[in-house]
Amino acid sequence: MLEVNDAVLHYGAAEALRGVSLRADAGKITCVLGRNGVGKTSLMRSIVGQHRLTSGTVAFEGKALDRSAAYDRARSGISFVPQGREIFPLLTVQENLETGFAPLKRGERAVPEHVFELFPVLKQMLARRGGDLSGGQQQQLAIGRALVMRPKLLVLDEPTEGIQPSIIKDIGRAIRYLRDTAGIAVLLVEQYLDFCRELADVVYIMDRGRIVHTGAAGDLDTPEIRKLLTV
Ligand SMILES: Nc1ncnc2c1ncn2[C@@H]1O[C@H](COP(=O)(O)OP(=O)(O)OP(=O)(O)O)[C@@H](O)[C@H]1O
Repeated sequence: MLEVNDAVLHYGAAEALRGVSLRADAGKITCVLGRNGVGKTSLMRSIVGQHRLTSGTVAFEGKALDRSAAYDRARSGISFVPQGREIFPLLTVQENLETGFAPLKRGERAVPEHVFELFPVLKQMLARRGGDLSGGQQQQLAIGRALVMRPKLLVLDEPTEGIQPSIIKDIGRAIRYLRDTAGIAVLLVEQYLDFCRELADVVYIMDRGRIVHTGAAGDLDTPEIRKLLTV
């Protein structure tokens, strides 16, 4: 479904991605792990169209995306839940969800019922301002908003960061549901190894702008891998 091939990205003279290749398939959870600053966010932002690669390709459902803007990528079915959530603090929960309507045709502009089934708290808080929600509730709102776009590929950048354990469980359950019932391709960036191990079908580990390990989630418990993930 998503194929990244030999992606190189520069910020001025600094090379953030040094030839990264990965794929994410429908009905699978693909996890990218790595320490701070190894290039995970740069990779995700390149996939969703917020950064332009220096070289290399991103293809989605067999079509090259390299020339398409973030808006067009959203229309083709790629939704992004950014690190730090980026919800609108002064808009209500309902209005935040409706910002997800932008890439949809008029007839499709409704919040899918599974958003409220996965995150019932959003239904209870529809009239509250986004900024009044707890961090965990804001994360659920950010995922809900991404689902409003009816994605085929959902890209999540560190959804567990700063979130309490009970909400991490709800988010994990939601991600599994999206894989198993909705058949979505989920691409997940994490630093939290256990969350990734419980969920992922395929794991990539990054270090200094490169993929240094690819494998199944069950293979992560080796000293070499622990070393790659500890500061
Ligand atoms: N806009 C930018 N301009 C210049 N350098 C940047 C920019 N964004 C990131 N970098 C640098 O690129 C490298 C990769 O950063 P990136 O945010 O992709 O890593 P990360 O693995 O997602 O880290 P984190 O877990 O902290 O988000 C880092 O050295 C970072 O300082």
